[in-house]
Amino acid sequence: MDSVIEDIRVRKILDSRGNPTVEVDVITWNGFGRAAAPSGASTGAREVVAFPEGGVDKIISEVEDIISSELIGMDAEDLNEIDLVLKEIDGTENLAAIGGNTTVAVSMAVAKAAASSYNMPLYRFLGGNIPCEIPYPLGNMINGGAHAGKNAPDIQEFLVVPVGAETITEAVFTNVNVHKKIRELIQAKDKSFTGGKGDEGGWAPNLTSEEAIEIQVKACEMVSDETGVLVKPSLDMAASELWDPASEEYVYNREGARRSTGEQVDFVADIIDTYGYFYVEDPIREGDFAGFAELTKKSGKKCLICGDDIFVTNKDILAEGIEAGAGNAIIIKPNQIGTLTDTYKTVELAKNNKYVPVVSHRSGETTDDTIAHMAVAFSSPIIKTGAVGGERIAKLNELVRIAEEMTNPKMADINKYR
Ligand SMILES: C=C(OP(=O)(O)O)C(=O)O
Ligand SMILES: [Mg+2]
Repeated sequence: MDSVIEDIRVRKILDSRGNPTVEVDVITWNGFGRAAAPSGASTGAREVVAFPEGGVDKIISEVEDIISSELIGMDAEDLNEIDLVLKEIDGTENLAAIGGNTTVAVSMAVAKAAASSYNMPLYRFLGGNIPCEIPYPLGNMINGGAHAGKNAPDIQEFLVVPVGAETITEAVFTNVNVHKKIRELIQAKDKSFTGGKGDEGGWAPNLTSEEAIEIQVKACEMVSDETGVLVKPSLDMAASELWDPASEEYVYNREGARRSTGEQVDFVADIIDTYGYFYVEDPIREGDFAGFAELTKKSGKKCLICGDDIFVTNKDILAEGIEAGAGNAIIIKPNQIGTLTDTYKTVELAKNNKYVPVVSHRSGETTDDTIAHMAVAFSSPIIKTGAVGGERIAKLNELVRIAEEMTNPKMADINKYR
């Protein structure tokens, strides 16, 4: 009774790139939930469709009525049932009619409304009383590729993980120390650097990828020495964006390099060995399970090899990857698959097969903090959600609050991955 849905509101709001997205309010007899959908710039080809052609404006006038007429009167606690109804309303395989961003915002708002109906935080409602582990923040330091301007590095994201941090507060402040140090190091190398940033709050410098790697690694070492908290470098190569299907090569325009798949595998394996990388995401293009598996065989014992565009949070595609031995970690982005319950199914499959689930933001975000709760509820040992910027700190600060609320919070056991 407490969680019966009484009303639903859908509105158009801004995301962090200034693009429109949807926000949904769900009102139950005794609760309220609000959630908004993010959006990607370097999207995987097999993600569900974010919005039908025409974008948010195409659906905004009708979708509230359509969804309300089906969901009002249902119990918000029945997350599975609600998500099935949302998929039925859409009626397509890839959520192309009302958009996966619409379904995911409703799905998350319903879960939040159900939690609120029973005066519970979302992470407890979804995860029960057992989860007490806080994920490590994988923070963006330097942005390139599709997330930054023309002269920025070809590699999309230079990230760090404060593996030695003992609390979430220590972890998030260690990441911003590295972020500040990197600015100093960029400025020392390029006097004309204006402090410009990319979509996820990392610096967007006029540097090649190799120069950015050197600065990133140096900053990790300096901050580790200064603070005593060990920080490890990581990357998201977003390799599908580098892949040229015509020549079948990875093209690094900024540095004028081209690499075959074999050369790309060796290049990445070498970076991992030389600099002790903790995590590398999408080192190989989507669709190439064999290339991904080759790198995993070479480097998977010393580094997390994580699939984003290749798996798109889809359990059937992840199952193909598991079969092929492609990767040992998976990015979890709820709007790639369109509902909370389908997101959970992918997390379960990953965990059952020893793939590390990494709950993640998108490059276009809002101040919605749902993924912070999901990461805790799903016992995801790592959360990828930037380091600075209002839409990024919304999640990080929520993790600080969640840890404060727990009687016995512990950081996730990340050392088993290094
Ligand atoms: C967060 C990412 O970018 P986007 O949201 O643009 O896919 C990513 O590639 O991991
Ligand atoms: Mg990625």
